[in-house]
Formats: sequence, structure tokens, C-alpha cells
Amino acid sequence: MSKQIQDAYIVAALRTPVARRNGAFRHVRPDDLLAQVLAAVAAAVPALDAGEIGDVITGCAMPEAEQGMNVARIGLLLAGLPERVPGVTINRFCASGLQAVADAAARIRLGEADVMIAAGTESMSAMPQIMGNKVSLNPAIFARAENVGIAYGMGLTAEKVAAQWQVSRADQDAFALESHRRACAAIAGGRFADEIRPYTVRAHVPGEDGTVRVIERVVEHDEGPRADASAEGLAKLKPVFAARGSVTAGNSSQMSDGAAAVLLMSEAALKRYQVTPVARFAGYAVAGVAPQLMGIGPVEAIPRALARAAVGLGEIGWIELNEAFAAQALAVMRELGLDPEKVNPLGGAIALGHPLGATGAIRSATLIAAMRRDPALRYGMISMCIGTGMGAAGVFERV
Ligand SMILES: CC(=O)SCCNC(=O)CCNC(=O)[C@H](O)C(C)(C)COP(=O)(O)OP(=O)(O)OC[C@H]1O[C@@H](n2cnc3c(N)ncnc32)[C@H](O)[C@@H]1OP(=O)(O)O
Repeated sequence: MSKQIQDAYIVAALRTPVARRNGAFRHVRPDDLLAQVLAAVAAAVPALDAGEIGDVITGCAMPEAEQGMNVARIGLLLAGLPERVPGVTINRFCASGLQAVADAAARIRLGEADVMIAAGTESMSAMPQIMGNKVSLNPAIFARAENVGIAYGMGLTAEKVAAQWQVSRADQDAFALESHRRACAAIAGGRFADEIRPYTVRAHVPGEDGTVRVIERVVEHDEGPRADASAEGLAKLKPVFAARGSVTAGNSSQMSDGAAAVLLMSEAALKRYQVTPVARFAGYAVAGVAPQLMGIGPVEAIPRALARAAVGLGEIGWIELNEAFAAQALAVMRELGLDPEKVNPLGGAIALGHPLGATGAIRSATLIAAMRRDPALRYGMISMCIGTGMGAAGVFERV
């Protein structure tokens, strides 16, 4: 087990709804999404002296696009947190939000802070070029042939995983269909109500007489899940990343916009504010894999995180496994023998969307809400695959 001087506890975890790229949050800035969830988690403990927040660590996978200027610091100032609260933006691509939770917990576990906020925000609407070729890579990285996969689009890495682990198109589509079914059932059953803070989008519409009207729309639910998803509809979709491939728009994660924040405290802060936490952050690990097989990253990260937390896989009752692509999620599940009933019980990124650097924090909100609902759920885990070839996993223990 990792050595630490004290435990880090999760007190609150809240998120925005997740909108489809160019959907409800098309004109909403990621720092505005972030500000709302930062204010909401800070307000979850009404007596909190916000000046005591040691840092706001925010994951963002593409901070160099239109999300720059240290989105963490801008977001916390927009949220009305005191100026003495610092903020740092971190990037571990798709695991950035989970890394933020791990880093915030580590600062508490080391005794460097008593109150921390971890967050994630991403607007894929704000970065139309990210899936293109405009990223400047050091050409020297390709001097070693095994690094060539770093240049692959994420979809192509999913094709590589599908081929190597022999994940059929039919299995990928069935997995995607189940993701939509579970997500739609969760929304219909109000299962996300406790973790989502509705977001009011305001549009300024100029009138002909020179006046400006403000139109408000409250976004309450995730936009991605499709009640009309069907096996036939999914089977009709053409592969998008390789002519003879099996990865389609239907069995890939959706590009999305969203944000989430998690409030963590030490035992001393819990006592001072008389707060009952939901969970303890029990362990975290990251691991590298071949870049062209990035989707398999959780296979290396999950056993390491379980070992650090001293928890057996069989004890984990709820697994939030990133569905970057059905192909890689299924390969990970088969390789590790994960129980499909315990993986993404409320759907995953194929249905719910995947705002890259925010997703780990968003999934934290879902896991914490599940732990709040179910006293029998002792251990939960979040695991992400990561572009350039990595995996990350974090273990949470209900307290
Ligand atoms: C480490 C990591 O996590 S890596 C992952 C990082 N993220 C990614 O790489 C993003 C992966 N996803 C993508 O790149 C994109 O979603 C793509 C390229 C697969 C698809 O993008 P788009 O073409 O914009 O998707 P869009 O939602 O418009 O769907 C395309 C078509 O498929 C249809 N479709 C999508 N899902 C379904 C479904 N479940 N059932 C039926 N039709 C569907 C859409 O209706 C649309 O049809 P239309 O063209 O007739 O309007």
C-alpha cells in the first residue's frame, strides 16, 4: 500500500450535464462551465471557509486551444472563490479529470492541504481543429519505429485493438446499444439528478429595433443518449477510421462539452466543518502501453491501482470504465475478466459523451452519487485509457 500521513476524503462531487459537440453548450465557454461546478461543490459545505481551499486542480486535455490561460484559475475567479485560492490546469489527456482527483488527494495525503478541489472541463465545440492535423509533434519521436502510433488518430488505435483482441463489429455494436439503453434508463429513473447541476445557457438575441433580448434555456440532462438506438441502426453505420474497419460513429465515444468538480478534505477538516464524507480515495496508478494500442491502457493500470489500494478486483462493486471506443472497452473487460454488470451500470461515454479532460471528474460524480445511494457499495473504481498510450485507474472506498 502507498505510504501516506493521512487519508483524503471525498465530500461532494457535482457535474454539469454533458452536451453533444455543437449542441446545447455550443456557445458556452469551458471556464464558465467550470465556474458553475466549482461554486456548487464549494457551496456543498455551507460553513466552508473558501479561503482554506489549498488549490483547484483542473484537468483539461486540450488547454492550448481556446481553453488556455490556466482555465483552473480563471474558472475559480469566475466562481467567486477568494483570490487567495490558487489554481492549476493539468493535462493527462482523457484521464486529466481523474488525475486531478488523484493529485488533489495526494496533496491531502501528504499533509500539504486540508481542503482541495479537483475538477475537469472541456469544450470540444471550442476546438474544431483538435481531431485534425494541426498539432505540432517533435519529429524526432518517430526515430523509433515503435513510437509511430503516437501519430495515429484515436479511432485508428481502436481499430488496432479490435484486430489484435478480435473484437467483432457485432460485439462492439451490442456494447454501444447497451450503453444507450443503460443511460436512457438512468435518465428516465432520475439516477443522475443528485450529481447534475442544471446549467442555464443565455443567448443574447439582437432585435430589429436595436434592443437585445436575453433567451434562457436550462439544460438538465445529458444530450448524448439516444432512445432510438437500435441494433439495425448501428449495423448500418459505415466504419469511419479505416475502410475495412469496424469502428463507427455509433460504437465510438461522442465528442462533448461538460465539466465536473470534486471537493476533498482531510480528517481534520471533516471534524472542523462537521462533515460526513462519502468516500476515501484509496489508490491510484498510471501505466504506459504501446501508443498504437492506447485503448488497452487500463489493463496495465487497474492491477497496479488495486494493489496500491490493497483491494481485490472481486471487491469492486462499480466500475466506471471509459468507453473511448467499444472495441477497447471490450478488450479491457475480456483481458481483465471484468463483470459486464459492474461496468458502467448507468452507461458510458458512447452514450453519455466524452468531454476528454473532464470525463474522469464527471465519472467521479457518478460514482460518488452511486456510493451515496447504496450503502452496500463499498469499493468503486474509475479507469481511463489515454492517447499516446497510457492507462489510469483510481479506487474509491465508501466510508
Ligand atoms: C483516450 C481516449 O479516450 S480516446 C477517445 C477520444 N475521443 C475521440 O477520439 C472521439 C471519438 N469520436 C469521434 O471522433 C466522432 O464521434 C466520430 C468521428 C466517430 C463521429 O463524428 P460525427 O460524424 O460528428 O458523429 P455524428 O454524431 O454526427 O454521427 C454520424 C452519423 O452517425 C449516426 N449515429 C451516431 N450514433 C448512432 C446510433 N447510436 N444509432 C444510429 N445512428 C447513429 C448519426 O446520427 C449521424 O448520422 P447522419 O450523418 O445521418 O446525421
